[in-house]
Amino acid sequence: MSFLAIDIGNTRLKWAVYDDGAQPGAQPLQHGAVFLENIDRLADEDWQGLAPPRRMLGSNVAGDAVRRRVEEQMEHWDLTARWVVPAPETAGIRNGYDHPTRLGADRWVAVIGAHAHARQRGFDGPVLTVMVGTAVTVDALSSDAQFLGGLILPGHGIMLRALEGGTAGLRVPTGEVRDFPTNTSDALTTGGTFAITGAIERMYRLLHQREGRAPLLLMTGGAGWKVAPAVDVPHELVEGLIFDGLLAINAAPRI
Ligand SMILES: Nc1ncnc2c1ncn2[C@@H]1O[C@H](COP(=O)(O)OP(=O)(O)O)[C@@H](O)[C@H]1O
Ligand SMILES: CC(C)(COP(=O)(O)O)[C@@H](O)C(=O)NCCC(=O)O
Ligand SMILES: [K+]
Repeated sequence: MSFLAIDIGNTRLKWAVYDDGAQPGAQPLQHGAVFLENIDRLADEDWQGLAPPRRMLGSNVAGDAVRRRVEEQMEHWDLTARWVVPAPETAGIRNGYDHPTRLGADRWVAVIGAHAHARQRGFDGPVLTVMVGTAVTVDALSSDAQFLGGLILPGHGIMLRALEGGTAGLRVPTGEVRDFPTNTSDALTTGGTFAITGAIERMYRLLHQREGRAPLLLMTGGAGWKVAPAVDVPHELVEGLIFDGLLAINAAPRI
């Protein structure tokens, strides 16, 4: 008996299978990732031979058409598709968004996963959740489990494509992160990285000031490992924060 967790972002679908009843932080039995252009082959490829999961829960920010295509891939299992819709309160966390349902499901789930991590290690202060995927999000949770709000900014790829498309002289190879870049490649790479890390550090400072306590900063997402080394405040890279949030919601009394 197993639980299938699915995280559909704007670039890739990530999936993981757990033992029924697994808690946040558990190791998946199996996991994988596919680019969205390949999701119609999940049943025939990645999920071929997978023991039929008993339950599933997903987060999707790629739209209804993508969700339906993924549901088609699960049709051969006797499974009710369940997708997270951000609510005013989930798993003991209150959602401070003006319109709670308009918050990205991935952001809500990641904040819930980050809260579970904090509690598991006995930390009861504020938590800053950073996801570096197609876009970058930086989301603040207060010490008393209120989601205060957060930022959305372009990911590195989108920033570079915008600059390439809007200028004549910025089509250059990827560079390095440098303190004082002296060529176009390094200037672009450092600019993108500092835009992201600068936003993270500013939110960290704001949350610290508001709560009077240093936040726990957890980073996740496909490109988190690229950005983390340049972040100047204490932080941790947690690979499956969304999966941990899905496990927490699945284990909570009701969604
Ligand atoms: N091995 C990799 N495969 C795919 N994307 C990667 C990889 N390593 C880093 N990335 C970066 O991570 C981003 C995708 O991360 P992901 O968390 O899957 O995004 P999303 O949740 O928005 O689909 C891409 O924009 C890419 O720049
Ligand atoms: C901000 C996002 C595009 C991030 O998507 P991702 O980078 O994970 O593909 C997604 O969370 C989203 O569509 N959010 C809805 C708008 C909001 O959160 O306010
Ligand atoms: K994501």
